[in-house]
Amino acid sequence: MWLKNITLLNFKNYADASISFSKTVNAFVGNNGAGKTNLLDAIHYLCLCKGYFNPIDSQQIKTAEDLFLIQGDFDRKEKNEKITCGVKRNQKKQFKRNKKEYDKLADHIGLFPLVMISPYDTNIITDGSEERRRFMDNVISQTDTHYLDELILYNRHLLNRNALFKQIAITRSYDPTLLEIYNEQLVQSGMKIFAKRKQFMLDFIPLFDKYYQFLTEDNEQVSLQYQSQLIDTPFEQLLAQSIEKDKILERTTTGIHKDELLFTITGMPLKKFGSQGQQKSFLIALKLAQYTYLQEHKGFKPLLLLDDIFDKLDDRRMHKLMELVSHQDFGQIFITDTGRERVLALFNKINVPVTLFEVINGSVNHA
Ligand SMILES: Nc1ncnc2c1ncn2[C@@H]1O[C@H](COP(=O)(O)OP(=O)(O)OP(=O)(O)O)[C@@H](O)[C@H]1O
Repeated sequence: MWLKNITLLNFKNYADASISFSKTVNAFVGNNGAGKTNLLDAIHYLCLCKGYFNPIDSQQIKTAEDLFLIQGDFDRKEKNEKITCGVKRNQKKQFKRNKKEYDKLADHIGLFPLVMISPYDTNIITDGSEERRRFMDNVISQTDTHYLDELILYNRHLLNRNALFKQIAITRSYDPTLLEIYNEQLVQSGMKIFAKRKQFMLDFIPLFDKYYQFLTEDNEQVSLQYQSQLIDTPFEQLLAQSIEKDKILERTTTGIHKDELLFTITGMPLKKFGSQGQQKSFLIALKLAQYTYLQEHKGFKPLLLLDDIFDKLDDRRMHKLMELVSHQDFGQIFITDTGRERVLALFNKINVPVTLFEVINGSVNHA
């Protein structure tokens, strides 16, 4: 799959822009704040119905304007697909595929798979477990249309069960049948999510290992591990065991909402013991594994967006990465960088043609 062109109207710092892309490597170069990342974000929006960096739609509209429009033509399985997205302040966003509006946005997710690698991804390592679950959930949702629905259902059951514990704290009594129903609902959907996450991690971890070893030439021992309370104990049993604790804390303290991805380097937590470059390499390996996982499940190549990728990677890793994504199984690529000469020199060295776009204060020129 590849994106042939994009048109923006009042999107972030772009008043009006139309760009035609190359099927292989596209690089946006320009000064800080020029609007390079905004272009990647517009592509992300078209593919996944939201910005990568900021979930609030109205903040993507150009200051002092009332609406933004993004339109793009994709080549997907050798068919042209026109995707249009419009957001007006205080109104529901509109998303159309070949002029037909979607009934629900979730139907669009996964049709145009995409992987973004950005400096902001460090929160996957540094923030709480929620970020790591979000990463895992995002990948699975792009390949499994029922997964997102199941997650929504689980969270609804969790809210109900938590509300019951808050009620118990006030009234000091409860209806055991109601708790039994809530437990059953939670177990049913929790087990489905657990099975999908477990299978996903089985497929995903070898891909991750392969990319990390490639990038670092086997020099560093890292590991990625899926942790869930459900691995050792059936969910019903966990709920029964934690009932007194749940009553005291007035919420459900066990379940798949406590799942974690454990990142280590030479047996120690990556967050505390990994250098910035090692953390970045870890994140890149995670994202490249995501790319391959999506490709294997979709049967075609996702888009790969690399935002400010060269920062913090040493020359050797940078060359290895660019050689990998340009020569092997990766399709259309979008890169941002402040250094025009650096991009040209790098791709020249690995003998890969690159289509360069110069970005200056919200306007783009084919360089
Ligand atoms: N809703 C908006 N309306 C107008 N301008 C916006 C809006 N949102 C962001 N911007 C502007 O977009 C610019 C940032 O663009 P972007 O993040 O794409 O820069 P960049 O070229 O990637 O820079 P860097 O090299 O620093 O990463 C800022 O000047 C910011 O003020």
